[in-house]
Amino acid sequence: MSTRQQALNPFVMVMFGATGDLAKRKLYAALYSLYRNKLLHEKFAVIGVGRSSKEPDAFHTYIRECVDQFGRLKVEDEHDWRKFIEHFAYARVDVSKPEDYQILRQAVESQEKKWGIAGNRLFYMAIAPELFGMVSTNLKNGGLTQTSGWKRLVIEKPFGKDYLSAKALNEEIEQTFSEEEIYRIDHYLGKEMVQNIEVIRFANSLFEPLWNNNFIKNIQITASETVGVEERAAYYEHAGALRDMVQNHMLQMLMMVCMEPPSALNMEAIRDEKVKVLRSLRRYQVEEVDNYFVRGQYAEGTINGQPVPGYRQEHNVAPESATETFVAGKLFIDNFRWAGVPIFIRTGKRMAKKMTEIVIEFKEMPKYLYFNREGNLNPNLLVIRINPDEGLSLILNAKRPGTEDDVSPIELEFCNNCGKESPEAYERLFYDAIEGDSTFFTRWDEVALAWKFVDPIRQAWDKAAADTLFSYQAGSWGPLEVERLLAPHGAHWWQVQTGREQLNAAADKQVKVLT
Ligand SMILES: NC(=O)C1=CN([C@@H]2O[C@H](COP(=O)(O)OP(=O)(O)OC[C@H]3O[C@@H](n4cnc5c(N)ncnc54)[C@H](OP(=O)(O)O)[C@@H]3O)[C@@H](O)[C@H]2O)C=CC1
Ligand SMILES: O=C1O[C@H](COP(=O)(O)O)[C@@H](O)[C@H](O)[C@H]1O
Repeated sequence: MSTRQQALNPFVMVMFGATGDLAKRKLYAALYSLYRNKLLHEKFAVIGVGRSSKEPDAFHTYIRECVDQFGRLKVEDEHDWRKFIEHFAYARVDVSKPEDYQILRQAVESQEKKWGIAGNRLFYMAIAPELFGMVSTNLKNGGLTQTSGWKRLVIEKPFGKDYLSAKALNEEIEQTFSEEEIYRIDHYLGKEMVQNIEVIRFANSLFEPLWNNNFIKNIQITASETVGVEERAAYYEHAGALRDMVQNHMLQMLMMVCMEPPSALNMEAIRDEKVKVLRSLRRYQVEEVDNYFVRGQYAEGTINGQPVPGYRQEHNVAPESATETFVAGKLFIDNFRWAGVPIFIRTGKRMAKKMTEIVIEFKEMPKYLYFNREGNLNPNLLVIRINPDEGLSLILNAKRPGTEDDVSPIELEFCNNCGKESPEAYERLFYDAIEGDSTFFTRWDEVALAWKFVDPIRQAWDKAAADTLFSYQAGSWGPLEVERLLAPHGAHWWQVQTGREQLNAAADKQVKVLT
């Protein structure tokens, strides 16, 4: 990890899935932001791949529309835009046809010649996961991986659908790319505040001595969304929230919060520490899953004042679908640091609020000398806000002005994205892949252990009775059943309203801690 400056590496990127949804919403916008911030080498080319036919001008117009609609940075200078877009070419290739790879090879060689790029090739798979293995093999057979520079494979999620399929996929792509050349994307690792977790932990002497089971009562990780399944039912019906969010993003956040300090800030040292967390993560037997996990599915309700349908009424969803759109779990890391500390996670679609955040709840004082108006004392909380608000809140207790012992919570708040937008996750991840830094990509052993944790949960639910799938109203915080995970630990979910939110709402200017 270092300060970002113009990339040292010229490259040709082959973007499989150039006409797809991910490219449209994220990838072109991220490349344009990198270009605008002068973070790309001036010698670069992107070859979009799809089956549809696209003339160069039409492809360029399409990219412009994507950037206009989804870009963090909009086009301000037409001359500059033209300089950017001339780096983009399109190749009509059916990835299932080995002969088409010769078209692609010619396109790559022609761009290398045009821009004077000596062979660095980045293959980005923004295509359906079923195609990952085949494309990797065809790249090798088609001679595209024989290059005088480096070759790298950036691979989207999901990486397999369980441990065995992930292992088979990994073995297949390792025929062509070594582990060091494989960049498995988890876009949460590209988020500014996820990357900040390490800094907050390891650059502040305040936290590290407290970061263990002597002082922390529980940890809560929430990734809630207000959107529903949208147009992705074909994928989501098979994935569900467990595979879609828990196996990857939720466990990645857990690793970042719970890892030991790395011996150095390099990619292997950091990933070594992350993977140790998964090794210590308690795995549940199929029969005990219900004691630790709750799943739910959204029913119709209201989001932002608008009525929305239930999951089973969504386009392409089976009317009796048992796919979970919500998961909550109680996890334990059985090592010296974390023994006995429950880690509560929850994620779901069509929930009350779009919010990704981590709350660290500290243990109570050994004896209360001060009390709040309710006769209690609020615990200290550290809230790491990841999305859409980025920042940090530390909730302490202090006396109200003018009183002697009337104690109430106060908030020390830091906002990371007030007044300036943070780079999108894909900007950072592109840049890192181009520069050969895989710190914030997932290593195979992480992926394997994450599946080994998730597989028994999936198996339990695949054979469970329908009444273990709890319905929740769209616009709520998920099924009430979840409380049984927390209650035995004297815990409940914290939703800490920031002082800033309260000011925006022109509400009481005292900070409130809401449950
Ligand atoms: N969309 C999202 O928000 C997210 C997506 N992802 C992952 O990104 C990947 C892509 O997803 P998404 O963009 O939504 O998928 P889409 O279905 O929208 O796009 C698929 C793309 O693959 C191309 N394609 C399909 N078959 C072939 C073929 N035989 N030969 C050449 N190209 C082909 C399509 O091109 P054409 O139709 O022109 O053939 C299209 O460009 C998936 O792995 C997904 O899980 C991950 C996180 C979020
Ligand atoms: O990977 C995925 O993440 C998104 C949520 O990402 P965020 O950056 O908006 O928090 C989720 O909607 C999608 O289902 C999942 O595949």
